[in-house]
Amino acid sequence: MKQRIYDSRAQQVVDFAPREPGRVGMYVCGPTVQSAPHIGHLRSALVYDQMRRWFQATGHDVTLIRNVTDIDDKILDNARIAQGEGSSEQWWALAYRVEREFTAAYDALGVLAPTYEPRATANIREMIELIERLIERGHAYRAADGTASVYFDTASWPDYGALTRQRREQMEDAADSANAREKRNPQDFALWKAHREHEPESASWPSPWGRGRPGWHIECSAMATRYLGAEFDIHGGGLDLRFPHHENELAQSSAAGHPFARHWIHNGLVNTGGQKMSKSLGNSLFAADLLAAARPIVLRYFLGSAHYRSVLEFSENSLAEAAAAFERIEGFLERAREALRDPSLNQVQVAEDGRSATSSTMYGSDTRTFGHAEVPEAFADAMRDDFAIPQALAVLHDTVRAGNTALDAGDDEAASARAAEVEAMLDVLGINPLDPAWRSSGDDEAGAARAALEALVTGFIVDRADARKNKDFAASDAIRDRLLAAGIALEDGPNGTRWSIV
Ligand SMILES: Nc1ncnc2c1ncn2[C@@H]1O[C@H](COP(=O)(O)OP(=O)(O)OP(=O)(O)O)[C@@H](O)[C@H]1O
Ligand SMILES: [Zn+2]
Repeated sequence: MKQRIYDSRAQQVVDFAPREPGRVGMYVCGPTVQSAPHIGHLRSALVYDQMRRWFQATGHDVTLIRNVTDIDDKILDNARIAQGEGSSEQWWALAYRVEREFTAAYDALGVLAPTYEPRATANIREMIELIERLIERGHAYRAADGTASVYFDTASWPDYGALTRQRREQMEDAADSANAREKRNPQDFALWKAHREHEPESASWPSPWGRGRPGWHIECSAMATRYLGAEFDIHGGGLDLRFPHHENELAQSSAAGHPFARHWIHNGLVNTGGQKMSKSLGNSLFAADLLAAARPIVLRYFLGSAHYRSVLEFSENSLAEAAAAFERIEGFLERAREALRDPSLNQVQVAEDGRSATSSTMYGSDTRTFGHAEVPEAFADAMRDDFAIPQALAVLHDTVRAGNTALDAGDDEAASARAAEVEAMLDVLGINPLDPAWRSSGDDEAGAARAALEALVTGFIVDRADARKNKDFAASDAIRDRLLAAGIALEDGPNGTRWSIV
């Protein structure tokens, strides 16, 4: 089966073949860093992380660009409002602080860092060049009143509306103009915004038209082209960005002569109480609060469990259901680990000098716990079918059930094969609880406790070997008894001392 994706522009599921075999170029609209991330923002980043991981798992070299919009009306407004209330924070400090909050939330959720994360303020030259090109080609004009503002001339581009299949005359007016008289048509949108008296100097850049700053839409066109070229495979973002943001990106990039994105994809929104979760609506569940209240890996499972195009309705109930489902998977892995425990594990070898010990444990290794397996074909088919994660998860849960049945029957071979498949699927989805990435995030408390136990027991075994070397058998027996009293048995063998919980 070929990879298929729903192309928002074609409004249907189409075959996906990258421009260059084996390489996928993706641009995803990142956040406007104006205030703390909510879980809608996390879902958006997460669905593209899932796609990226899948493309990588199927042998593609993925370049994922996700921008940071760090100059925008809302950032300037928020800084100004806070300053009015006594804050000394500058707009750029606010943007950077919020950017770090986004990064921390992405990291906590296991969203891999994009290949590159360009900031709008670091790409002003590319934006100016693109605007110059549009003026030269007759698709942009300077504001009628002689300010430095520049607008896209929607009437000059017959394809305006191609992405959302709208006729220009029926479209909403662009919301970004301070002065309607500057524009030829109400749909024309700002490419360059003239510096205004009340705005800080630091929020403006020189341009051929005078000091100012870029409009939001031109930022993404310029950054996508700079890092992915004039034509690339996939452009993504939340469904709320289809119009006007993506419509405008498409118009200005095509009018500049760039083929631009071959496919457009849009993630569904996170709603709460039937409404889009949004900063402006004040109904946001902040990422940091939820990450503190729920296990991050469970939150990732939850936010990534719906089809990426569907609405995800957030409620305490749906999160609790997701937690229960995820714990069934974890429960199986734990059970399998106990049943299929490798006898070479928990073995401590004390070196001749008595000062160093090597212990072979499950921790600190980056190989899979249950060995390598391919994901089941039905799972791969689901992922190839426009990333049908709910179907892929159904295969995962079926495999967990089959694994449990094998364990019940004492069929170690089948149980081990199922466990390896489960782990392979979890790795693709980025939710393998045995992956060291989750342990180091402090998410897996049980894992951290086990690692601590291993360190302590290894220390006792080294001390005991030392005592025996010095023929202090009373001391070595005391150590053994102390461990036994704590429920830990030692067994000496040719490869060292093996310990187990009795
Ligand atoms: N509720 C949501 N559910 C899913 N994705 C969302 C949601 N809100 C924003 N996004 C997506 O997150 C990414 C970054 O969003 P951006 O900072 O532009 O948010 P925004 O739409 O301004 O947010 P808000 O509406 O909260 O002000 C975009 O791709 C956007 O579509
Ligand atoms: Zn964008």
